[in-house]
Amino acid sequence: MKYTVVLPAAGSGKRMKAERNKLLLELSGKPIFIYTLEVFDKDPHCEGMWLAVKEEERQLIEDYVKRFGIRKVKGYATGGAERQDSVRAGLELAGQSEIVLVHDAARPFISPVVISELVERASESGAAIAGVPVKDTIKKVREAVITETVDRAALWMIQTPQAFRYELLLEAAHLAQADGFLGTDEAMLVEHMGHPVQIVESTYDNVKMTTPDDLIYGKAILASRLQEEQS
Ligand SMILES: Nc1ccn([C@@H]2O[C@H](COP(=O)(O)OP(=O)(O)OP(=O)(O)O)[C@@H](O)[C@H]2O)c(=O)n1
Ligand SMILES: C[C@](O)(CO)[C@H](O)COP(=O)(O)O
Repeated sequence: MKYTVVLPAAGSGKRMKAERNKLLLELSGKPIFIYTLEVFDKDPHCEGMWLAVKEEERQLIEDYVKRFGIRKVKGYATGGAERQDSVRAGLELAGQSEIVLVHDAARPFISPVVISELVERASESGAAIAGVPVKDTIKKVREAVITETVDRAALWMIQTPQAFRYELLLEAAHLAQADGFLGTDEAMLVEHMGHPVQIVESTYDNVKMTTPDDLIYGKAILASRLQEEQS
């Protein structure tokens, strides 16, 4: 089934502590966000991508998109103060499609198999998001003292892509804006409407490039994938 993608790329990358937008940092000579766009650009089911970017970075990002031959970027929205604002701006620019995915431009290692499963599940249920089961023991802490060990059997680490029927997500985004409701992912906005959201098991290497150590992990993933391709 065909789908479109909105990619928030207008963050400040504070936790990366880099001199520039972390998405522009290079792994093996290619900016992080280009790896992300390439996955969707190669997918025949992807009908188009819309990026939410900082106005002052738009030309630079457009130049990279052209230089690396990305064909399916259809437009650029101006990002907002919060990730949620950037996603809403991208959604409104992208316009109607049956299924829309929201994917962090900072997650370059998304699997095409997971994308396909998300699109299928969202077309059936309206909402499906990527995640992986928690592997560590999770505890609640107050003032450096453990207050509770949480039963991890029901805990998942949530990622993107997050896939939705377009009208559902747009309605959720507008309701959240009207209610002053702030969510850290799109699923929270749909949950806020009381609509069920399904989980699709993703891969642990679908990591969000957030802190400097993630760059090290990212380089290791790239090296591993290159070795697989050559073997
Ligand atoms: N106002 C914002 C904040 C984030 N993002 C995007 O949302 C994705 C996930 O956000 P995150 O990893 O938190 O990026 P930053 O907000 O840039 O990181 P930090 O919190 O460390 O500043 C990134 O691709 C980022 O560019 C965005 O488009 N608009
Ligand atoms: C959407 C997300 O990637 C799901 O894990 C995450 O919530 C983004 O959080 P961030 O602080 O905006 O990176």
